[in-house]
Amino acid sequence: MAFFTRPQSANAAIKIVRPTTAADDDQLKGPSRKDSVQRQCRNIMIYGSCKFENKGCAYYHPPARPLAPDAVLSAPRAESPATGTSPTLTAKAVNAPVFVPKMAVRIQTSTPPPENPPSPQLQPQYTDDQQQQQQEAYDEYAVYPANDDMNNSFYSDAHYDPATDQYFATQLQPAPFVRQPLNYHLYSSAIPAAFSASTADGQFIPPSAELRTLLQGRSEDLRMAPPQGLNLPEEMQGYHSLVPLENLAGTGERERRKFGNWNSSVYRAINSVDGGTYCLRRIENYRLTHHAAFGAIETWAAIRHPGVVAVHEAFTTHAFGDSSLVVAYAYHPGAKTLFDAHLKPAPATAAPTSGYPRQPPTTTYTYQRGGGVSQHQGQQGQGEQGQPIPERTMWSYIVQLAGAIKRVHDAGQAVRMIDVTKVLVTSKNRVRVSSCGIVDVLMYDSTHPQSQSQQHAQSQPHTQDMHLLQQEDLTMFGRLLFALCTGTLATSGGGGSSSFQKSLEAMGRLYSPEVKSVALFLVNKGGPHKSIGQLLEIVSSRVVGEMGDALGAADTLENELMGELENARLVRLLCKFGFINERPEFAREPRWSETGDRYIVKLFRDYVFHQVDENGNPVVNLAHVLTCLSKLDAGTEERVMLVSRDEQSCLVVSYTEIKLCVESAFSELARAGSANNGTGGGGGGGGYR
Ligand SMILES: Nc1ncnc2c1ncn2[C@@H]1O[C@H](COP(=O)(O)OP(=O)(O)OP(=O)(O)O)[C@@H](O)[C@H]1O
Repeated sequence: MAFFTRPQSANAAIKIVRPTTAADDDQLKGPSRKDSVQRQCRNIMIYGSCKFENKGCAYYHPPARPLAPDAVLSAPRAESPATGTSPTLTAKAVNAPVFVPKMAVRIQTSTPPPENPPSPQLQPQYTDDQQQQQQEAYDEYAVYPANDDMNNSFYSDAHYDPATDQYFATQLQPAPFVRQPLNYHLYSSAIPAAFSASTADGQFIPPSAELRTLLQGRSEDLRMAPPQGLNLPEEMQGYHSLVPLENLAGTGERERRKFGNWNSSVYRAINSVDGGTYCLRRIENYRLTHHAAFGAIETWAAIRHPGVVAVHEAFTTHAFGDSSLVVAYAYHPGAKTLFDAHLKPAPATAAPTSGYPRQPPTTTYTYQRGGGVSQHQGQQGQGEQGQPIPERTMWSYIVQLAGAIKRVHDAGQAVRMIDVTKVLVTSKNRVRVSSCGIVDVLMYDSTHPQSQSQQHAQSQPHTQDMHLLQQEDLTMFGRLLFALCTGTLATSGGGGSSSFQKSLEAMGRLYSPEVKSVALFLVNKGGPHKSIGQLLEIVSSRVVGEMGDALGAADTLENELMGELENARLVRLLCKFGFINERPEFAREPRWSETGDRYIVKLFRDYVFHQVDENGNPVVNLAHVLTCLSKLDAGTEERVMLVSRDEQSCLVVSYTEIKLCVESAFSELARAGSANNGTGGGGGGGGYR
């Protein structure tokens, strides 16, 4: 079998053809199969002798010839027309693998086992010298006409039954072509389901099927083409394909989105430098008076936290026809504000959208779109408004936002925008503070009197001011909790008023006293020493619980990823097949893809994809394809019978050998590709491995 895997020379095609019709071959060919009395005994062809020769074997037995002791790795070959010698097999050829016909196999127990059962040896990795030696041996073989009978000799312990014109496996050997169905399927489970949480509904990760739907939706969101006629800049500071993320059509000045006192709009855009998708928040009619105002953006750009939407950069632009400030943030496909998720009244009828339909109306992402965990269908904006947020979710929000605020405060900054319209729900029970840094730029002039700016060009407010801003963050956080717990913005923590009492009562009815005390801690004036660290101490037991859930989510995702690993392996293999199979010409050889190692690859491709059933109908069995490709990628020792298209000959090769054939052919192509374009193998070589 070794000769199937060694590098091929141009004339080293593996010939699997019917024998020649030369008169010299008559003795070899013998009569047709039906006339099998004169047919040469296959044991002679395979083993050089037949121990049943004198025990009733009905086949033709030519005079025995000893096997060469130093038999080289070579293919069995037909009698040389030049010498007229009878065909012999080398010692290694005796290792030809067992053939068991796939169809109509009948175990014939009466036939004794062969003396030298095939040993399933793995094809070794050859050194250059070894390859050279084998190439010589192989080229020597190539000058001989291949013989149908010889190729059939690979059916090493199969016997021909003249009555039925079929081959049968011999004796009671364990079936050599044992399929070991791998547990590979489309979405394979890497660990047993009993230990896998992928079917369970985790706090942060939905069940596997829902997760796929969610990710598919995000992918669509990212790739959705911008609609025409939006009258937006085509390109702006390296960003293009702008798409508004909110309904701007028909909105007059009255309805324009506000960011404090500023009109603002939000866009999705592609960055032409890194190809990434970003969220651009534009503040209209902004005039930059001091460049130092952008200093805060630098600080924010260095802050990375899972609870903060990452700040990328800021710039001013006239591309919109005015002087606008634009801050670029990480884009979270399908994100929704806390207000939209939980507080916004559901519209009676589906609101018309302008420009960019964020999601197809029928998409099901309840936990993301509507804030709950149950499934439903609906337009963006519809959700579980009116339904109280589960306490478990509320604690997730509290811990995540507290962690985000802590990170920002530790960096010497204040969030300054903790609001239900600025905190995004980006995934199941996952929240992030968005729009960070923008207030720092907008308020720069008020926190830095002109004289001070000119003298010191400070980008940060005074330390004492920053402390106050951080205290204000806590109060805003408390108000946000009140809003979420009561489901309305009207009573978000106006201490002392009757509405505040009402909201406290409502909170008490729906949530545990612990939630209430956290909200009160945040909105109450707690003196100059109140800090986010104190809050985290108060909720420490909840933090531990959240951490457990987060680690569980990471495990679940790892498990999901394991199931996807094979996809990459198989796609790489299929790409290699695509490069090799049916290639019209390579190395000035028009039949390159049909000869040598490539012929094995071609036959294997047929075996995997082009099988037909007994009625000639295509076998479209994805499991068969995945199993074969996975075994090929792993290079297992299992052997497979490849049949030529005319069904006249077949080869039995192991997956290890086919893998080497694929690798060798692909390396040949990759080498030529990299040599031609001077990339040193990057494009066609290592990059695909
Ligand atoms: N980083 C982001 N990634 C993805 N989507 C975002 C991002 N930031 C904002 N969005 C989306 O853009 C839309 C508009 O955001 P915006 O902050 O203007 O919310 P809003 O509810 O319209 O608030 P306001 O009324 O203050 O303008 C929202 O649907 C929000 O989900």
